[in-house]
Amino acid sequence: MSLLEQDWSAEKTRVQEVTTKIQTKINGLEEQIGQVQSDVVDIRKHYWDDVTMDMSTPEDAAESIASIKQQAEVLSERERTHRQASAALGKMRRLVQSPYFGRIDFKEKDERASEAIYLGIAAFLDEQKEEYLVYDWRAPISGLYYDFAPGEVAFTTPNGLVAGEMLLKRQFVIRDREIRLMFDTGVTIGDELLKQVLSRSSDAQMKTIVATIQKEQNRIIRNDKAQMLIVQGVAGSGKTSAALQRVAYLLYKHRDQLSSDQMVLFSPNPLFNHYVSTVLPELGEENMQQTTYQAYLEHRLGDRFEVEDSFTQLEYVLTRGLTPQAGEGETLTASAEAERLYQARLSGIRYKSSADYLAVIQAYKLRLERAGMQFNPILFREQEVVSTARLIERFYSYDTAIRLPNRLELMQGWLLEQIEHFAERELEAAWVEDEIELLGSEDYHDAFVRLRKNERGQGATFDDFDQEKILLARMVVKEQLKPIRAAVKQLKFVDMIGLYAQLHQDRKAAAADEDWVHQIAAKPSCWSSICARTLEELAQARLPYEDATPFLYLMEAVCGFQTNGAVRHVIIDEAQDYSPFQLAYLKRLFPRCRMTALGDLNQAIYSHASAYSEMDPIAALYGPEQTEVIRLFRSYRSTREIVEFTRGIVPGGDAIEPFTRAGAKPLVIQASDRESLHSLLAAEIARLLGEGYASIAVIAKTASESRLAHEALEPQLQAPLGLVTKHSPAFESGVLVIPSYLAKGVEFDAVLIYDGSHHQYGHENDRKLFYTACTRAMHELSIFSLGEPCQWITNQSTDTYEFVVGEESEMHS
Ligand SMILES: Nc1ncnc2c1ncn2[C@@H]1O[C@H](COP(=O)(O)OP(=O)(O)OP(=O)(O)O)[C@@H](O)[C@H]1O
Repeated sequence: MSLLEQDWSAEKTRVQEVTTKIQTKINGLEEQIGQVQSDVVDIRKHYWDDVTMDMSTPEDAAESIASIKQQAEVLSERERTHRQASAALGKMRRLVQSPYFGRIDFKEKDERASEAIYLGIAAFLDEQKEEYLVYDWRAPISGLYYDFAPGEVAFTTPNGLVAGEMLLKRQFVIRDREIRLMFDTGVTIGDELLKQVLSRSSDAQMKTIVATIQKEQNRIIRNDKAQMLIVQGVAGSGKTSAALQRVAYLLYKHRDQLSSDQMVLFSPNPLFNHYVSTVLPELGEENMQQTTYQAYLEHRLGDRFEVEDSFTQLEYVLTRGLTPQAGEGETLTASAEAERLYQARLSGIRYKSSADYLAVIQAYKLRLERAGMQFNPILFREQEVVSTARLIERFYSYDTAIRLPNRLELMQGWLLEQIEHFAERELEAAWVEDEIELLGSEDYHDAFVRLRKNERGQGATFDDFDQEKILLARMVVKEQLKPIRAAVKQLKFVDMIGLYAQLHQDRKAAAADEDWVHQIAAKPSCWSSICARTLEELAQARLPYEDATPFLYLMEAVCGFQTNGAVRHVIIDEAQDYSPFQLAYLKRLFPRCRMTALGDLNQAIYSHASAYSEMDPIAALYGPEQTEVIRLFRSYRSTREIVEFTRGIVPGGDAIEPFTRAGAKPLVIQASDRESLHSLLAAEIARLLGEGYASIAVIAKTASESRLAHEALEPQLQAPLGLVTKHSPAFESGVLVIPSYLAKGVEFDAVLIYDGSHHQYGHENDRKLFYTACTRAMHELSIFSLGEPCQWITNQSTDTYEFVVGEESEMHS
């Protein structure tokens, strides 16, 4: 037998041995769980049988309580055992099919023998021999597998550095308890295996990458030092994947102090939340909390406003506010005016997301400490309980050194007193008598009982007619004033909308104030248009997306910052889409957390300032001492041909390295009219389905273009055609139409760009959106163009794509 054959045979035998032992463990756990389950049922059923209840003397009562407590403890111990055994069983069931994916032979310095370390998604201990048959991929020693080639190596344990030599590094693909592939590898984790993994069809849900984590990704996963870890990685470089394995790693490493509900992932949209939701459970961990920034805004502001979402804003920007081109029935002046308003909104979006605007709000807050607060009067039945003027007077009567939120707290106490006085005055009011008469007999009886209880010991009797009337009046008034008291407790007397509006109103008044003048300097030239629009929206109880974070920040600066100290780790995916303002807000919201921000400036699709811009405001958030930046240049998602094409779309794209997986060059297909565009698309979809691709996406620029594409294509296809909107809860496999901005972060086997023409993507602003859309393709990319293709295609070397004029292609098909 050759060495290779010997190795194969030894490894095959080992897999059989290990899986048999795992199976034995599974059987044992199943038995244990069955037993515990019946114990639990039994204890619940006979809970009271074993408890002796005797309350006759204090001693007996104490004994009875102790006996109940003891029963409860037995029950909770059994339930805990059940939970633990079930979790272990889940892990073993996953492990038994594919117990490990890697092996390293490590000889510690000064030791004579080497040890074979097998790595899997969970550890498996041979309890009899006290030997690990499988190590968890997150164990300290497992780091060697990802970081080193055979040779001199070292790894860190809680007890210090362990040095030695790696004699072998081997990879396996084991499915259904059988070795399907096995090979020894060098520096990187076998390109061959990675090629295989990446050649697979995409899925509606993301997969774990533990078997093929690359060295640079491992730096992200195991980074435990930085308060702020910034990952700047090109499209498809594994940012999201690395972040999810990082969560699993941190949960493992800090399992005594950290739980999954102390980690939060901010996703670009709810669809993405669903897309990544299976990775951690696949690794045997519970999912962390997942949310979107929009959901948070809704949660905080949804009761005051209709808060515009980022996609509606983006749709406005991309469709130029649905402004019709100047044409029949429309004068040029009207069109110019529409364009002016559009440009004004764009500059408002940019300005309101900038650090300059954050500074304006901070200065505004300082100014409010001295003047300018706005209050809602406290009203009851159209009477003023406390007028705005009194509120203002009271607020500014406090020492100016007292912070705004503290002054409001003092105001709260004072207002509750004022409401008490008011209540006393109202006891005799006519409406109170009317209300008393309206009380039903049940209310009356309830009142009687409550009053008896409340007034007990105070000498009052309900028989006394006057007393009775006063007591009932007091009860009625108290009940009616409840909502007002609640509103005071929630600081609703602060006129937040008025305060935010004022920021857009009193430019002159503000200019008289010196701190302010300094800040106003940065305001855009069309500020008055921006103000007019903002005021109009506020008057309709609508909050544009660009105003949502500033509004929230102002609200908190005035009323007190809400913080969440329980969250220890925040992961922000697609961080380039956050403005510096939003990130500053998140930092404040989670004061005790470490942050991992993952982004790619080339995919910054919003018009607002990006936290990943040149000046890297994100790096300034925690300061250089606490910040670490890791850059990823290798793109794993797409074939080499697709990456060679897509990297030409963005400036500096040369730095993007394709992974060596071959495929067809992207196709650029030009159509002369919409009808032929649709039949060309339908033919291409049919071809791709014929190739056996499971997920095919027609990516349109906007939601309105998606609807148009869906309507036109659906009747022409044999297969069902899905339409993804911002309300879709999840991705389905198959063929679908999706707006570019909702395709962020996800991938498809084949991507068809609905219309990559100059008309659609010709602006510099469209470049990143176009890049983002094209980089969603794993295996095939076809760009259709109604008329002349955009310059992001034509500026490139013609070697990078195949150009076909539509009619020709139709002939071929
Ligand atoms: N080490 C790896 N092993 C196997 N697959 C990998 C690895 N790294 C990345 N991939 C695959 O590459 C694809 C892209 O990964 P991912 O979505 O994490 O990248 P990203 O940087 O977040 O992309 P984008 O910014 O374009 O959304 C996924 O299919 C992922 O499974």
